[in-house]
Amino acid sequence: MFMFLGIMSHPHLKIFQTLSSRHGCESYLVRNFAELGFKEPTPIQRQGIPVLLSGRECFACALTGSGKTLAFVSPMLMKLKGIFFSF
Ligand SMILES: Nc1ncnc2c1ncn2[C@@H]1O[C@H](COP(=O)(O)OP(=O)(O)OP(=O)(O)O)[C@@H](O)[C@H]1O
Repeated sequence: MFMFLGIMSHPHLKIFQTLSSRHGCESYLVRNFAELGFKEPTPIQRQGIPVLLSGRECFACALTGSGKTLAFVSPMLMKLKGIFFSF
């Protein structure tokens, strides 16, 4: 069970590969998910990651162990990389 508040105008992330094809994510990051055995995003990741990548804030809650950490850390990693390259 999870709850997601906000404007739901972002297409859900159905597969991790979309991070590369649509959001410019380095392919090694997506490869790492596969190597960890992550076959598809969990519901909180499906909804949360596109919103955070768009730059919007979001408030989401879900059961422990539902994948919230990856939901907020993966957009952070993708954005941090952009910051490092701008120096
Ligand atoms: N898409 C995924 N597919 C399979 N496993 C995943 C996926 N995302 C995360 N996991 C794994 O599921 C487990 C639980 O994830 P995680 O600890 O991030 O959940 P959480 O919602 O942040 O939990 P908590 O509320 O305790 O902080 C971890 O072992 C994590 O590696």
